[in-house]
Amino acid sequence: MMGLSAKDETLYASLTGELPSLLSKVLLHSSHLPSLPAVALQVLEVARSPNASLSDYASAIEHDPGLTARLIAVANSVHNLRSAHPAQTSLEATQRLGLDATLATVLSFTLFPGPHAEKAALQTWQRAVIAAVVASQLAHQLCPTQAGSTFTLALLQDIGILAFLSAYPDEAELLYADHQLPHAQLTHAEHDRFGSDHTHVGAWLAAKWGLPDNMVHAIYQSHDGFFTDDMATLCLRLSGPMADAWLSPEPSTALALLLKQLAALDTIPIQAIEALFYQLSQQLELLTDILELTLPVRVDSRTLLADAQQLLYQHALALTARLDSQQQQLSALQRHNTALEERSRIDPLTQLANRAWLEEQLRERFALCNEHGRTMSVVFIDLDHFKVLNDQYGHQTGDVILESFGKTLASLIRTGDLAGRYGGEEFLIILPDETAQTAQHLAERIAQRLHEQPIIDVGQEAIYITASMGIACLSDGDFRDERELIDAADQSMYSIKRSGRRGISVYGRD
Ligand SMILES: Nc1nc2c(ncn2[C@@H]2O[C@H](COP(=O)(O)OP(=O)(O)OP(=O)(O)O)[C@@H](O)[C@H]2O)c(=O)[nH]1
Repeated sequence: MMGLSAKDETLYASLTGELPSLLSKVLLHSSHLPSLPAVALQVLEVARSPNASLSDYASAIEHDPGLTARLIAVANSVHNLRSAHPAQTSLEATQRLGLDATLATVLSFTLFPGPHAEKAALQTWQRAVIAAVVASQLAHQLCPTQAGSTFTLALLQDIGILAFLSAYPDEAELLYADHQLPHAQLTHAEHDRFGSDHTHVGAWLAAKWGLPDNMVHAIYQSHDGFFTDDMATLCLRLSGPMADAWLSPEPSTALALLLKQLAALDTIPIQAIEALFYQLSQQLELLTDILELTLPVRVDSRTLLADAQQLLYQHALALTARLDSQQQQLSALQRHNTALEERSRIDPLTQLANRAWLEEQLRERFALCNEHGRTMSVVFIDLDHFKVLNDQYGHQTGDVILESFGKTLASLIRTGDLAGRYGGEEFLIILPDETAQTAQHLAERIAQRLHEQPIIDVGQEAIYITASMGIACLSDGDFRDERELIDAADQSMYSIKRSGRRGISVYGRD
């Protein structure tokens, strides 16, 4: 919402300035704009005087005998149910009602349409009356001293609709008669059609009449969200949606939705809502009687609240079930992801680490060693004469040999070491924190195993293989990156190849 006050302008002028120029022209030239009769203006004048007393109100009202009679009826019927002595004069009525409610009742009789008004105006008034009762009932529990003023404000919060109805009778009647449109969305539709909404126009109208600034502000902000610490403001902002729920074709569903929003806020105790609902229908019947309105739906408030709570409960159950199944789906997805991730690190033939994973691990390990002054060694293994094996026994048997060699390596390394297939018939083992000597011991164990045990049997024939192995230890050279360390091990391995294969060479030593 826009800010209301402008330093050098009156509130009315600044609100007029904020209206789109076409709309303000139409509003200002509308001859049917809701206006207040002399007696209501007089009452307003009294309300604005800082020293106004109840008897000032009473004497202003007494100028209109019809109004006086209705005010007394309201005071006796609505706000003093338990009183043994009914009000008989306008002073007694104003005493019973309080200043704000008196003002509201006067305004309601003078401002809002009678029973023969157009449909949209009647609906607006009906909603306003329900909202006013909701607001004051809630306020009685949450902020009792402001019950009267919230009643008044809730009653006036939609006066902007009356202004639109008078400025654009046909278009507005059509818009407001659209039952599909929830009240909360009216403001958007109004912006689309008229360039402003009924909270702004309502505040403007209230300022035009000369209502106190705080009331003008409250009308302007009456449709803002429920996030407020001020209880009176919350009562007002809640009153409209409560009235909508009450008037909705499916009141319990609408109320359940509202209760859910309130539960999330945690500012209004649910007991306050319960108490409100137990009194609401009784209060409403009396007030609608006085104001010659008919309640559109006869709602049993106890059943309504119970239904709404049941719906909420069912909703919570359904939500829990949905959450459970989502959790299950999430776990399955996580398992699937982990499997995929693992698969992306593993060489499918040998079940050892693949080249990408070897290189990533080596990079990380290299950085770690540099940072913390630690060491590591790598063993580069190239199987000898693999082409001959392929040629002799076939490519498939070559695969089985590679697979078997993978198992051999996996069985010989220790936890924390990482063995992988670097390419074709080349393998690499990373040995964190190990010296070249320890790496050499491992290479020797591999060579010994290959010497002692056939790598596979083809029929009756036991096939043995040999390997050329090169070792490089980080501490034995001035390696700038992990690539140089692998190259060093590779070079050592090649020195073995050149000298006839089957053997171990350590970088920097041999
Ligand atoms: N069966 C099989 N063979 C492979 C695979 N990857 C690479 N090879 C074969 O491994 C052989 C490697 O040949 P070379 O690089 O000449 O090496 P070599 O025959 O082992 O000879 P030296 O390394 O010099 O001892 C080639 O014939 C490749 O086709 C594989 O996944 N499966």
